[in-house]
Amino acid sequence: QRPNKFPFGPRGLPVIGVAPFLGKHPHKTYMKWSKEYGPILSVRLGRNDAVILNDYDSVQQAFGARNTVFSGRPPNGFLDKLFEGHGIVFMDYGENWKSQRKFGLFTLRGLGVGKKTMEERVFEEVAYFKDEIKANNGKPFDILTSLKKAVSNNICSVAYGSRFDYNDPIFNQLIHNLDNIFNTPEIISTIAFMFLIPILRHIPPFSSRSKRMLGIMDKIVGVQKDIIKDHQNSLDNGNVRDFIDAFLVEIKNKTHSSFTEKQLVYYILNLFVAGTETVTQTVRWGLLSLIHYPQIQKKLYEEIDSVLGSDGKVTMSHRTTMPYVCAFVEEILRCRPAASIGLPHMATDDAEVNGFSIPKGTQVFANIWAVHHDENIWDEPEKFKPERHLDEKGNFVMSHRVIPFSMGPRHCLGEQLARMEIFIFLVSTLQGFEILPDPDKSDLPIFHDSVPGLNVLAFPFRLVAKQR
Ligand code: HEM
Repeated sequence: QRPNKFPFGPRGLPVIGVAPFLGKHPHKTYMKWSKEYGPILSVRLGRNDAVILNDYDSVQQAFGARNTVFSGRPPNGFLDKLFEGHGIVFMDYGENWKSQRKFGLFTLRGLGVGKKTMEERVFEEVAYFKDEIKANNGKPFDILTSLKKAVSNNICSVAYGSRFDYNDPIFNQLIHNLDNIFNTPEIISTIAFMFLIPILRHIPPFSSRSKRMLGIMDKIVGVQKDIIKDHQNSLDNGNVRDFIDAFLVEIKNKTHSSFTEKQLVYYILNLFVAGTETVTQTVRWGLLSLIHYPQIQKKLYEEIDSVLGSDGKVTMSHRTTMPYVCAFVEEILRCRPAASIGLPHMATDDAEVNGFSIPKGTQVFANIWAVHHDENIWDEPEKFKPERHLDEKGNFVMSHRVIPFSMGPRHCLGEQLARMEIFIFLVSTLQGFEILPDPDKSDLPIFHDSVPGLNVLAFPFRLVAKQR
């Protein structure tokens, strides 16, 4: 039963709701519908109603600081099968989630995230990454795999206590499996639909793809289990080496019933997947933008060279002296937010947003894409313009309306790490290389469209990294 003041929106067809009308990019379709029905839009996803928040004010009201009524996660048959009801990302709001989240933040910080220790690790990883780039000798190549390995190693060093060699067979298997999900267009586009309408996983062609995905996930989970077993065999309570050790100590000390071995498996799986794909895709969009906008690349070099020279070591403190780089990063995050509609939230009680009633149990999404492309806020939102984040004196102005990590109690757990990685990776790479288009192609790679689905992924492309 919908209350009187329930938001308006299209209902679609019986059983499947609006599924056939979502198009290649559901976030763009929601944005289009919101112009007709209003920024707080309701749609029928399968047999359930969902509310989509399409402007900053409604997202801020619903998810903003201290408001926990929308911090739930809805039950989702597809995701429950994938993560067996464990991990932090899809855990419902409550005491278990609170203790897992607190542990996660505390442990990441203890392991150096947000501090110099982590900066050092990221910096070291970039050095390996740059060697990989150099090995292409200025020839056109696809940077995706090397970049993914490098980014992934940052989370590996925190979660597993060490980085992998780029030729390590286990590591290559992990990366290959991730690619089989995130870089296989037919899988990534069907995930979007199963994520929104879980019942579809029983219907062809979704059923076979869901099965394939579960098989890949099993392999990734198997690797996590092996790594955990090694840690159990060498655990020393007095010398916590990494995230896994810290978690094993919590299990041993029985601090909270939510600390179990199965929870550990899926927690580190969540960190590994969430921490690898999003940052990789963001940096990749950044490099792709440079191919399209050489004048932006030139400005970036000028600033980086004037602050660091050709071999100075970048740290996060350089952000204050590199306003143009900061504006560039902010514009990548605005223009190509890796998670276009974030993750599903759920009302844990009857609630209101801007006068609309949202009953307990309703799924609620923040359409981050729509917030970042709102014409009422952004001048020519489709255009890539780092300058929009600078004031008239050239100072960087961070906008609270750029929300790639979502907002409120459930916002991204890895935001600090992600920001550090993106900044250090881009600055260090540009210090060493000029990014150019593939000379064998007559057209530039696509920048103004993305692979169908909810993750904003660039289509495959090759680039030339010319040593500076
Ligand atoms: C550019 C990089 C990233 C982007 C754009 C991003 C974006 C997001 C978004 C939109 C959410 C959903 C928040 C919500 O439910 O409202 C999220 C959640 C999450 N992210 Fe990230 N993320 C990034 C990097 C990372 C990294 C590096 C990690 C790993 C340390 C990470 C771990 C997580 C976790 C564990 C959650 C679930 C939090 C919870 O449910 O309490 N993310 N992220």
